[in-house]
Amino acid sequence: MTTGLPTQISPTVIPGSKAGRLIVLTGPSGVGKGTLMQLLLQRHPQLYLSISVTTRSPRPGEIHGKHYYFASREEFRQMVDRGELLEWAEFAGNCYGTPRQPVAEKIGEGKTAILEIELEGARQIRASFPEVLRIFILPPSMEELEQRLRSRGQDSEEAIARRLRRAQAEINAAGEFDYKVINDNREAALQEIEAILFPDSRQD
Ligand SMILES: Nc1nc2c(ncn2[C@@H]2O[C@H](COP(=O)(O)OP(=O)(O)O)[C@@H](O)[C@H]2O)c(=O)[nH]1
Ligand SMILES: Nc1ncnc2c1ncn2[C@@H]1O[C@H](COP(=O)(O)OP(=O)(O)O)[C@@H](O)[C@H]1O
Repeated sequence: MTTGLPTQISPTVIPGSKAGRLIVLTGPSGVGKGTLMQLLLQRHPQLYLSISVTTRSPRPGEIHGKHYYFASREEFRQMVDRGELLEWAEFAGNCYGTPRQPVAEKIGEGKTAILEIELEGARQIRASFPEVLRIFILPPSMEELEQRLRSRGQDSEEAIARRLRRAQAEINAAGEFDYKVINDNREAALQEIEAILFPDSRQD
């Protein structure tokens, strides 16, 4: 399990229908990706948000199969070996990956699938699925990012420090993305994302 090399998505498109879209949302930990995605899904329940597999321990309130599929390192390695993950990466000492099957299914049904993943995974997806639309969420400032990580109250000091170290490297790569959205005012950021996803009031 030394590489997260991408493999093809190969959606089976239902005859007579058009393939759906794949959207990747990336940004430093604590910038508000999860918050924005939950609000987006409330407003557009037809969107499909991929549920990742992770070796990280559940946070209080996190539910297996809803927020993540929680797996051991060994289980994760087996999924990688069997080619079940569309992409995967290590982040702050844990592995995270996108199960291939549900994403391929939703795209095959003509739906829009969204992956909320970190930078290395976003790069892998770009290599294997060039049509992907990639959005990077930026914080208003590094101070505000740190403040949000702390106020979330979910991570240890060490985990926060690791996330902040990684944050700067991720922000430096924001130029690789198709769109950049600053999450200062939540509602304004959400509206920007909606304008990207539904430019001509397309709702699928
Ligand atoms: N490559 C990849 N990254 C993921 C996946 N799922 C989550 N991530 C990213 O892993 C990082 C850490 O996630 P998490 O531990 O939930 O922390 P949080 O984002 O700070 O709430 C975030 O940048 C997520 O976007 C995945 O399936 N693949
Ligand atoms: N626009 C915003 N303004 C202020 N706080 C925000 C905003 N968006 C999210 N937050 C808060 O920041 C913290 C981190 O958000 P979260 O969605 O968990 O980030 P991520 O999923 O990117 O790690 C949470 O406490 C959330 O309520």
